[in-house]
Amino acid sequence: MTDIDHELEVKAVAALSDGPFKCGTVAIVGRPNVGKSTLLNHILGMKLAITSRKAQTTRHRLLGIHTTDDTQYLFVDTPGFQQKHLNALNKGLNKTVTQVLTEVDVVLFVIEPMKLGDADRKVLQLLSDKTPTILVVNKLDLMGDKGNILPLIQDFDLEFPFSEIVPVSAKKSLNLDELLKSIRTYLPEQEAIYSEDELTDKNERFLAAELVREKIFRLLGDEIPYSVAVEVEKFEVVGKLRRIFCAIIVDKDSQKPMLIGKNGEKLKQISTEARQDMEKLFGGKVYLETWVKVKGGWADDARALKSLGY
Ligand SMILES: Nc1nc2c(ncn2[C@@H]2O[C@H](COP(=O)(O)OP(=O)(O)OP(=O)(O)O)[C@@H](O)[C@H]2O)c(=O)[nH]1
Repeated sequence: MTDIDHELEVKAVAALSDGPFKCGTVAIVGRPNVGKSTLLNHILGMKLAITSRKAQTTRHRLLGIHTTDDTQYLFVDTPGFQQKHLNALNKGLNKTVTQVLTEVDVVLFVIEPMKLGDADRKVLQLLSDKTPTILVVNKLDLMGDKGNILPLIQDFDLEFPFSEIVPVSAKKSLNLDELLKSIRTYLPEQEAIYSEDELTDKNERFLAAELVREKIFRLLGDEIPYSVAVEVEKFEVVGKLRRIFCAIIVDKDSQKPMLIGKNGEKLKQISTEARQDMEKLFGGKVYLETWVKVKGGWADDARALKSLGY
């Protein structure tokens, strides 16, 4: 390639992108069930964060990476802001949220197209006016008359100095490009931190636990106590086979039968579906063993939480 060819090629690439390369962190917050995980999944184009109708399924901080020609977005998915049960676990969660919000470059505050409620307001109180914050009005597809959105936006806009307001539908992938463009405005100019094919910095051990937890929430729905946890006790790689041993931890003996089911059928279903997802995600065979363990009052025991990695 001659110098001229090279120069032309560089110019062509520059013409495709919108200026210098940018890379930075983005936190997604909002009351439970507004669609934070769905938004992340649809931006990443792959199911990594877990979603469920049940509130508070995203307990861990999860980093998703989306790289385009000119931007690398590092998404930090924060846990749902839990208000009902303020035990040690939830106090820890709320601290994480506040901490994350001061550390990131941009915050997405996600709402549903409804009037400002107490639960939204509690999350609003956590926002810092030092971090650029975009008001993301999700579930636009549920709104019949799009004109109704204006009074709602005004309500929210009065309560916090939002940098921008972007209506989207995470589920239908509507207006997500616009949202990414808005986010880019607030990211610092710097090289990409991660290589393009890295989707998450969480290891397979973490993802295995997430998948088991997702199946529990999906298959048991509202029956399941919010304090259920999944701990990977052993993770072995033998040639191409991954051997994973997972304990499902509940608070009380009485919660065990719910998870195990008649003749162990529930637990079997949870394990089978989680194993199938793991095989897809890891791209290889998985042997998965799960069992239910009772850890009395663990949700209230700060030390126990520490040992579980919270
Ligand atoms: N109609 C519609 N439903 C959506 C949209 N986005 C998310 N949902 C649904 O809303 C529900 C909650 O979505 P999640 O992504 O789990 O919500 P979340 O905010 O991450 O919830 P937590 O983890 O509990 O904080 C799910 O049933 C989604 O399918 C959307 O754009 N339109």
